[in-house]
Amino acid sequence: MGSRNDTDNVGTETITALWECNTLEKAQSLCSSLGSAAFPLQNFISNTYNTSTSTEYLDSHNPKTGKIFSRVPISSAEEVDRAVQDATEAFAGWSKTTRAVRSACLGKITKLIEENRELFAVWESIDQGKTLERARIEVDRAISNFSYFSTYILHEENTVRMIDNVALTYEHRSPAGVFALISPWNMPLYLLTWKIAPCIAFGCTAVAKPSEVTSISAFLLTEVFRRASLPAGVVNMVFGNGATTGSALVKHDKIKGISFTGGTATGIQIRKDTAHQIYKHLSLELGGKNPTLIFEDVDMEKAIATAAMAAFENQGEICLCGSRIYVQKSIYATFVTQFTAHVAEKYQVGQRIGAVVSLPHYQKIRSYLALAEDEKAVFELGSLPPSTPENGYWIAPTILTSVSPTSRIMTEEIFGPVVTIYPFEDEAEAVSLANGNPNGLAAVLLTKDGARIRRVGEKIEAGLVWVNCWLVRELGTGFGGMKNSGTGREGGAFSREVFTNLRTLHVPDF
Ligand SMILES: NC(=O)C1=CN([C@@H]2O[C@H](COP(=O)(O)OP(=O)(O)OC[C@H]3O[C@@H](n4cnc5c(N)ncnc54)[C@H](O)[C@@H]3O)[C@@H](O)[C@H]2O)C=CC1
Ligand SMILES: O=C(O)/C=C/C=C(\O)C(=O)O
Repeated sequence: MGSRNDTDNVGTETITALWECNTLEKAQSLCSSLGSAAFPLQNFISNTYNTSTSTEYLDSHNPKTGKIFSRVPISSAEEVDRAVQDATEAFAGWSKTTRAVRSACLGKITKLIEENRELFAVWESIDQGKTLERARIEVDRAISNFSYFSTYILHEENTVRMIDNVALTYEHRSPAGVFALISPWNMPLYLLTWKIAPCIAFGCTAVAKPSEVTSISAFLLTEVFRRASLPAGVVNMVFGNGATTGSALVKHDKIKGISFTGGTATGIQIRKDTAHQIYKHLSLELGGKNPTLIFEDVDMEKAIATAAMAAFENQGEICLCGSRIYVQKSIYATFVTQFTAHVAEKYQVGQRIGAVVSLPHYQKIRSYLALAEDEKAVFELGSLPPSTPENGYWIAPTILTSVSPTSRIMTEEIFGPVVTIYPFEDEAEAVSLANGNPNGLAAVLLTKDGARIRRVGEKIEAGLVWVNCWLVRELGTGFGGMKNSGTGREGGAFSREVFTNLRTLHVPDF
């Protein structure tokens, strides 16, 4: 097992090589020159690249070619412990810094990502499979995550009350401690920074673990922290899988809170693993199987564009995607025809549709499409992709009808470019279909009827309801799910709840 002195220059060399490629052409040419070699990543602990020499590595592939792209260390419990210890030491200082100091630090990080926007977008697109255009949108959101919290902390307010002119009560908040920040592979930089930014803004320190499937943008982010002179140990990045690295991290007794985004099964495991550690703050944002409800009064063209975007953006690999479309019977047939034509024209593979993230994920999506064939669903668009993909993990947008509402296709999260369309009679049936799923993350409601917006919108069991739009975000609003889609909310003051401890002081007259 490596010691604290086993730093080598592998991490620095990899960063330098990646950092020089800030255009798609340069990055692709670097990838081609690698042959069967791959970029080795290293943990970033106390601002130093450092991974034990005995560590095993995972191969991570470029989804658009299927070729090996990076080697991701599976950090052991000892490596995780080292990161947590350093984050704990750093917490002593960072938690006492002023808001102005933390705000300035986040400001520097914002600026550095802004200056390297294309670099991040290019590598995110290569690592995750998403289109470059989509990657740029997500880098912009990473920038907003830091800029939003850099100013939020300067303006936050605490409640002060006077009781009968004799006692003053006031809220006093302190940073909660070292956090485990665990993110998934679908929007790697966007979701990891959605956790790191509030964590350090509110005075906590972090041990972050990106998905082992998409670790590159997290690795590049470490260079931003170094260049921004973020004090050592404030953000530590450990790489690895869930079973070894993630599990050791969430169970560590010095971890005071966990912000996790990922699959529901993993969320359940994390709750079990930490059930005895009552002190841990838990924020879990889990899976969705989100409904899009389309009423007969809609402007058809706009409704089609919104429903298509909600279904197929980022290849359907967003937990907020509307993968169950329900359409009022009177317009059902017209909708199916026009929606299919729209998607066929606007969501072409290799243009607006990228590759899905990995071979196992390709096989997962394919298994649902095989089930659709077995169950005699109608493929309005798309077909069963080959069992062994040859040049990358490409799946065309697929629109299914004649699927039973109880089929696994309509009840389980597929997380790919697959959508079902199903008719409903009236509002009551629409609400019942929408709510007939154990998840409750998001929903889209498409109607021009103002009264219906409230009548239906307020009955939908979802943490986020988008009316005549999708994925419109304001970072101060509560973000998270109901039912099996998670625990807690993040965003603005909700993130403050996650990352701080609250004590209420009662001070009588004296
Ligand atoms: N935001 C969302 O709602 C997401 C949902 N998913 C869903 O989950 C399915 C499985 O995808 P996965 O990549 O396997 O997601 P996952 O939930 O296994 O991975 C998410 C993160 O959790 C980590 N992790 C896994 N097991 C852990 C454990 N026991 N303790 C701590 N950390 C752990 C992973 O290394 C990764 O960083 C997908 O097919 C999709 O349906 C996947 C990604 C995001
Ligand atoms: O915060 C957002 O705007 C989007 C979040 C998306 C996810 O959490 C996800 O797809 O996993």
